Amino acid sequence: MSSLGLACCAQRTARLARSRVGKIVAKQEACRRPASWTSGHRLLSSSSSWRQQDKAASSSLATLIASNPNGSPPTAPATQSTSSAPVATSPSSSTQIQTFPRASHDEQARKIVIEWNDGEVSRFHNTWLFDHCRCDSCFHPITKQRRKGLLEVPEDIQPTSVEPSPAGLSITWSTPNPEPHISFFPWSVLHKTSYHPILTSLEGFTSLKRSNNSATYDETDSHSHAHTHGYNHVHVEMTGTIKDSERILWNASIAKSPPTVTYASLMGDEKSSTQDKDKDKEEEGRERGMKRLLEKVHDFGFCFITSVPATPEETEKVIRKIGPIRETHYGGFWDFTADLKMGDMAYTNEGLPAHTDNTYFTDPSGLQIFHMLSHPPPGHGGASLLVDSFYTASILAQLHPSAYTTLSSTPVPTHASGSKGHLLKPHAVPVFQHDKISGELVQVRWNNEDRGILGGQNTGFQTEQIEAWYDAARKWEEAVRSSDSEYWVQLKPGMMVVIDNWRVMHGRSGFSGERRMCGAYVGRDEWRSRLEVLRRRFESDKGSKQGDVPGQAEEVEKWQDGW
Ligand SMILES: C[N+](C)(C)CCCC[C@H](N)C(=O)O
Ligand SMILES: O=C(O)CCC(=O)C(=O)O
Repeated sequence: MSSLGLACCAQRTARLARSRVGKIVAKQEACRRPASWTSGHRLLSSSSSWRQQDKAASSSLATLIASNPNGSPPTAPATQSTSSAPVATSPSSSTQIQTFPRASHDEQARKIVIEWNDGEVSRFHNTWLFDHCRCDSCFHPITKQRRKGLLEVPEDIQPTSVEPSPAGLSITWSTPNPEPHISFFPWSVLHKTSYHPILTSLEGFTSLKRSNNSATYDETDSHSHAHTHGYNHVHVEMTGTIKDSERILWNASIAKSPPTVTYASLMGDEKSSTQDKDKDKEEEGRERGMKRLLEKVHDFGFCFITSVPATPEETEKVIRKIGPIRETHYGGFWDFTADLKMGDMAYTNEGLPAHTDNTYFTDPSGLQIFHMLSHPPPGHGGASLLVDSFYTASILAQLHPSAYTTLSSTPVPTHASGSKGHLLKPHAVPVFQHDKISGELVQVRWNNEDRGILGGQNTGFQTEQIEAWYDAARKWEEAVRSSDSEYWVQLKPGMMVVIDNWRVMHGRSGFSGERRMCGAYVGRDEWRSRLEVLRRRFESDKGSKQGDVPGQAEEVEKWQDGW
């Protein structure tokens, strides 16, 4: 990631705190239409079944148009092949109205060409389409895994027919096998995956696409245009916030009304109902409660759970409802106090500055979950600290963009060497991690206690790099330790806290006396999967699914996963 390109990350992250609505409109040079493109023609349909399809088609297309920023009323005439070799297309007659995109095969270019309702033209390589086929022999219907290797995608693969229909495009391939090999692509999938040009507006905040081409950031005009040179020729006009749904950045004022759910909303009273139908209703209620918890963790980076029975057993039950517990050298479910049972300062009564856990793992845990079980008088102290590192990073990016860039590009060695039998030392990576495609900030890895040695053979940094890093890190620490960023809260027995360890830093003040904490880690991918499944379960209740065309909903369903 070039440093200049990273400067854009800084600028974009800076706007993270200011931006309102996210919409990225990526435009590429208009695609050349195939020279032999024949003018389409409208077909009228009289058959009743076609009318039904037509209605369904227009509803699925309505979705497509809605997702197409320039959506205009469907004008798609029937397909016409542009190749010299006759390629069968949908039966055209002068009595049919076609209300879906037209498609044809450009044999010379070995591409399938699609004209959308707004006149945009997409060009897909035959090989890309064949590689992405989701017929049962190419894509396992249960495991949702690709079943053919790349060498089974002939570079000269050609279609024998290109058949648009209301819900999508069927392509029959010319293969040596006797039985036909047919691929089906819903229009919504082709629209979303179109790469020549990119069509679907990329909702939300993003930086420039990262490549080794430098990206110049043009601050001159108010639209914060940024131009990449080379990679993808993408002209990105950023007006927005993080796509990853509506993240809510916060500072110390979150203390007024921190995100909170109740234990009962997650666990209900499993013994209450006796009738099966009531049991189902209860289960659904608990799952809706779990969705609320994880939506808050997603949006705020943490959430309290109140009225939890103050036992390790109940705490563990709640955690296992969220997802599988991550086993580490600290164990799985931990119940700890200041006894140095493990070689880490968490097992002392010292104060711990704001940090994220597991910076000594290549893949830091996704959730850090705590429940204070007891801290009886005369013991005191041990208050908990939370800091929204995405908020703090957005401030740093605004005030000190070069510091943001340094922390986004300088790899920092980390380690965990205090526990007998464990010497953890991952490949060094920078403090700020960005999504490799959207450029958005997705992870902060900050733990000053577990930082390794900068310099010499360990990193090969020269003086300038060392000085730049310390200067940037100091600015970061000042921002983190500001009264604006720090949210101090005294946990009590019965009050769990679920923390997104990729975003929210935690710490504590020093303490005296017997202080007992329990909790566990859950993996990043596991908790986000749990949330996505809940979203799909409870949001798919609304309205019909995309592509509800008689007999093709199953085909469209195949494309729901595996992105
Ligand atoms: C397991 N338990 C949470 C009790 C302690 C883990 C120690 C965390 C370590 N200091 C880090 O920053 O990753
Ligand atoms: O004891 C606490 O409140 C927090 C300990 C901690 O920071 C950790 O275990 O990572």
